[in-house]
Amino acid sequence: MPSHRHAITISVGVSAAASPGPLYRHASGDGVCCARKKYGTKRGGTLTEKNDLVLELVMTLKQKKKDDRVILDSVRGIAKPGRMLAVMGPSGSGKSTFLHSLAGRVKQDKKISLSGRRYINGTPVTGDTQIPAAFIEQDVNFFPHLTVKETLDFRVELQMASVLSKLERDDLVAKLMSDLGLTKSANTIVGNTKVRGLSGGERKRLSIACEMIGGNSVLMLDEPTSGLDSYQAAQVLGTLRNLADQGKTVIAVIHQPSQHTFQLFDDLLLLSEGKMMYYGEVSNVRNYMAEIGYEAEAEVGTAEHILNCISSIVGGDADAEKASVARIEKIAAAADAQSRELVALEDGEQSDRKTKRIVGGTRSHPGANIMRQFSLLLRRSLKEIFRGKAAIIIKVMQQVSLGLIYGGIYTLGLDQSSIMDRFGLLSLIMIGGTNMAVAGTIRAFPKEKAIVSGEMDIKLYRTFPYFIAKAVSELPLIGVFNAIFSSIIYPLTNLQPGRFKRFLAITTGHGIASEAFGLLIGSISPNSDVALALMPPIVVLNIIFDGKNISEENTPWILKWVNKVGLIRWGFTGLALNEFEGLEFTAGGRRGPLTKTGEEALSRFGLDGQSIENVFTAQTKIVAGCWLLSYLGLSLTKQKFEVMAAPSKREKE
Ligand SMILES: Nc1ncnc2c1ncn2[C@@H]1O[C@H](COP(=O)(O)OP(=O)(O)OP(=O)(O)O)[C@@H](O)[C@H]1O
Repeated sequence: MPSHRHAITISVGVSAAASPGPLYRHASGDGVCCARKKYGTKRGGTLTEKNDLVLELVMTLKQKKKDDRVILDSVRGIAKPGRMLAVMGPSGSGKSTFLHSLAGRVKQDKKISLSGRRYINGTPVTGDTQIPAAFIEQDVNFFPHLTVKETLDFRVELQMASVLSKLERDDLVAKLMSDLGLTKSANTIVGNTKVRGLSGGERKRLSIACEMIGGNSVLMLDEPTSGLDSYQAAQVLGTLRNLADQGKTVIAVIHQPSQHTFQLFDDLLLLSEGKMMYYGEVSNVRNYMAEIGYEAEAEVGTAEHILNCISSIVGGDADAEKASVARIEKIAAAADAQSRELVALEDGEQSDRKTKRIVGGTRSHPGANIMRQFSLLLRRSLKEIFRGKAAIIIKVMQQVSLGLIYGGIYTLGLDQSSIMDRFGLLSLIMIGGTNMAVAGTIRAFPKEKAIVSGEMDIKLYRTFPYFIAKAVSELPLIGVFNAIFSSIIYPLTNLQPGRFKRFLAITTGHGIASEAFGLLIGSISPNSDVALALMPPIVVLNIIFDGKNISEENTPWILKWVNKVGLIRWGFTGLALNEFEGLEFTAGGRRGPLTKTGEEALSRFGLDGQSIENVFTAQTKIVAGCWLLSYLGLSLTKQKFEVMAAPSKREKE
């Protein structure tokens, strides 16, 4: 595994309030910051100035029409190789924002402005550049039907194919599984809330393994123990401890750790209401708090005590609330004084360093070529689809029951009343097929989109091969489901003999077009709620313009285009042509003008000028249009991150 050791010195957050200066180093010039010298180092690697990663960050949330609200204010610290830094604080104190700002992963938002400085090994990291770190979000989703090994193989193939041989890649996967304690679960599927698979802790460890493939020496984790029981939390943190002992730099946002897990950390950055409350060694925080007047009772654990000290009391007793505000201010002032022991680098030295900018921690392009990306993505998608047995069984049952319902109700003869029945049945087949295909895709795709967006963010692959692989992988099951439905409904309803193959081709084309349509809605929608909300009006429009509910002449001009791209309309036209051409009707069954042939019936619905070829062409165009727009939708809705501006003069004062 390629590895570059990065010591990280973090000096985070300077608000509009006073700040000691842009960069910090160790007063004696020995590469060890004052805080660390004062509190000593027990574990892990050494910090040299060369290896410093210094971060200085100012994040201001600008709320329009309101005063600026400072989310992070004068927060600094140092993260070092071989050590684990805990970022702790009450809920809403800014822990997650801190970690995302540090990593360069604050989501773009017009209402906020982000400014500050980050340095890696003394070199400034600018703009929206992400620090070369493995970043593990709180909730990581995986393709649930892939095993641990398959998940890692997929990532390693994509990321390392150009730099490692097959043997080396296999070794890397084996090492990752061993380092993260996943070897025993290598062939277990990952699972999710619905599909039984890995435990929560194992899933967290898998997400760490995935992010470590590139050999990043820095790990940033947003609440790696959230949702885990104490045993699993201890296992995850134990794994991180091992990684730190191997020389990694670990920074983790952590909530109320037990005494045991708290002691696994070396350093601590405490935050409250966006302000720094303590930065230093975990082993000294208890004494430190006592020194500034907040001694813990013997029976109270350190983590519990410090969180009590820095939590404000809101509501209820006004005196208690006031006292808690004063207490937090006092602790913040002491932390500020403590951090001032860090000495600002000379201006000249800074400008020298600015000449070497870090241009990006993540690769600017994927490791595998586009064909390899496509074949890996296709294989993954097919595995995921065909292993989802429960979903397949449900869909087969849906097709069978729908076929039986139609077959049980319609028995088509050749009298006059059968003309309306035929049109009705064919229209219903199209409406039902559209609804099922679109709804199925809409429900499933946003979840997948969340996974692939993350993968595309780290440039694992490009949108184009993903998209083509996704679309192609859906085709076999569309064909199978449609064949099941068609072979039930066709004989049961007495549709015209000898036309089954074309019926199958038209309904399959319609199924593919409907899936493509669902994919489009899913791609442009931020989540499945929006996608599901968009579906009814769009499907209703399709039904209105299905070719028999409103005539072309009476269609409002603004909606004439819907008529041309109407999914249901083209499917219905195709089925009607296929069914009616060549039929001859008898006189009985209904009063009114006699319709003798299928061609006459088609003409009554304005379908006489159409051909099956037109239908296939229109379906192909709809599919191509939807795929293209979905591709654009996916490309354009990619997550963008806030650019970190340099602190303003006011902020630097
Ligand atoms: N982009 C943003 N827009 C508006 N408010 C924001 C934004 N980012 C962060 N905040 C606010 O900043 C504060 C800190 O949020 P953050 O999620 O960092 O806290 P936290 O300490 O991680 O909380 P928790 O432990 O509950 O997850 C919150 O009040 C949050 O609403």
